[in-house]
Amino acid sequence: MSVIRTIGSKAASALDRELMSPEGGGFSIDQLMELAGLAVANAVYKEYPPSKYPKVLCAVGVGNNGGDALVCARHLTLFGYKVRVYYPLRSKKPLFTGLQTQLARFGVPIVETDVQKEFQQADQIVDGIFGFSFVPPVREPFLEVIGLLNEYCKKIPITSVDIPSGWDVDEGPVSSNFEPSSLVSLTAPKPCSKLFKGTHFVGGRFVNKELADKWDIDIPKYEGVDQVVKVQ
Ligand SMILES: NC(=O)C1=CN([C@@H]2O[C@H](COP(=O)(O)OP(=O)(O)OC[C@H]3O[C@@H](n4cnc5c(N)ncnc54)[C@H](OP(=O)(O)O)[C@@H]3O)[C@@H](O)[C@H]2O)[C@H](O)CC1
Ligand SMILES: [K+]
Repeated sequence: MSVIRTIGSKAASALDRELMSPEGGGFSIDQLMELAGLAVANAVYKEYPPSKYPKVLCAVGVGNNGGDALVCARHLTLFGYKVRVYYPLRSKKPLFTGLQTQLARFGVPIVETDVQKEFQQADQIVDGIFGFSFVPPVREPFLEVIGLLNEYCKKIPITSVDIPSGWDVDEGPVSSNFEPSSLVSLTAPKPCSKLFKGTHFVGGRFVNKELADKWDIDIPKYEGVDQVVKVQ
């Protein structure tokens, strides 16, 4: 178990809002998402390099956790992976349509169907289905992909963005047997990560010491240009 402090689901979204307020962190959501997605791509490259696991499926949900995975998909493509995106419920918000256009320009296929076939063909998966706003139980159209994550975590590496999808943010895997091989907690680990046994990274270099002290979280020791720190 990692020794780094955790932040609960309500506090995590309040901190997120503070990071984006003009008198708080001063960031825009686009910036935070770009850094978050880059951090996840960094972790994937460190753990599951393209020489060994070239074909990546990014599973993308409807919220910002999915947005992080869309950004990650673009960076992984630039890092030399062959990336495909499963995105069953596409957001029409400009931030998200922009991310989809960027992927199209880099030749990354985005599909909405045949998720079973997509899983079969992948060497590894990035799980960006649900983040810290997930409230159980899982609803359509995500039941199939959550079932597949559950099945494939025993077969191939899966890196979860912020939260293993389907886990209760504070309680953990209450109604799920999904155990990804890697987790990239953004800003700070959420309480469910205490029950996570795999490789644990923290990423998202957006908090200064003042904010970290205010929210009772740790800033891990990032090395040089690294976007993630392995804490377990
Ligand atoms: N500072 C940071 O750490 C940053 C984190 N980022 C990422 O943002 C997510 C949180 O994003 P948010 O949009 O708040 O929420 P989610 O991505 O978790 O998903 C919300 C959508 O999921 C739907 N939902 C919720 N529960 C269910 C369910 N049981 N079944 C189906 N669908 C569900 C929900 O739908 P509603 O109808 O309930 O509204 C939402 O549509 C965080 O985890 C990080 O990954 C930022 O990108 C950057 C800063
Ligand atoms: K996730």
